[in-house]
Amino acid sequence: MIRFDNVSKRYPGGKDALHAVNLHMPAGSMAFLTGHSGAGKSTLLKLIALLERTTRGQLFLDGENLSRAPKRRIPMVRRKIGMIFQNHRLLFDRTVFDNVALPLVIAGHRHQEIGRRVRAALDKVGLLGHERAFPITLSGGEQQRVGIARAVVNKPKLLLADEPTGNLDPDLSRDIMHLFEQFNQVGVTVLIASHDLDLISRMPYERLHLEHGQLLNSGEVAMA
Ligand SMILES: Nc1ncnc2c1ncn2[C@@H]1O[C@H](COP(=O)(O)OP(=O)(O)OP(=O)(O)O)[C@@H](O)[C@H]1O
Repeated sequence: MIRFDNVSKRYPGGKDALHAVNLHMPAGSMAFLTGHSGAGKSTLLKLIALLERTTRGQLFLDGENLSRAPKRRIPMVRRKIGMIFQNHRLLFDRTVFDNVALPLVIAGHRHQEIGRRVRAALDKVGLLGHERAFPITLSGGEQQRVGIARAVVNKPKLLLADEPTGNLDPDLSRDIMHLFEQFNQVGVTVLIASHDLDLISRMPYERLHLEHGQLLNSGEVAMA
């Protein structure tokens, strides 16, 4: 699903944020991405989502060479990916329904289809019945679940999460990780950047560890 061949990323005026990274995640696998602040975790996820472009090396998603992908391919590539952020980036002046529906509206789905898919996504994250609520009225854990529902509403093959439990207490963090496991169990490939070593160490998934832009282990992820 994801392959990095000697990928480096240098931001303008900086040093390499990622240096010669080799990585392979087969379809349906799940892994954690760890490393100190500034190690390059977010950069690695952004390269996959084409939010940033590689400087050197080749990056493949689902067999497609993203390093060569023209700009017009970006929307199609992003449709394969659900992204989840620490601060969930919800629109606070829109209802839960509208937040989750956004990727479907952008993709031009029909009204009825949107309603059906939004309710299915909210059901998966345990928030059915909250469609009309505004995010501000929800707890931090519930807001993160809305972010996850929005990420999965398009049925992506790949979920990328950047510190998804950063603001949550241990119980809620465990629940969120369990949700990711459930998506993985139905075939979605999942890559989660996280600082929460305590939680990660209790889960049976491989850890890809970055230090100063370099991957310290082999980068070959096996199926759990
Ligand atoms: N847009 C940018 N322009 C210039 N430098 C950047 C940019 N984004 C990140 N960097 C630099 O690239 C390096 C890697 O940053 P990145 O955000 O990927 O690390 P991280 O491991 O996700 O850190 P954190 O855990 O703090 O989020 C850092 O040195 C950072 O300062």
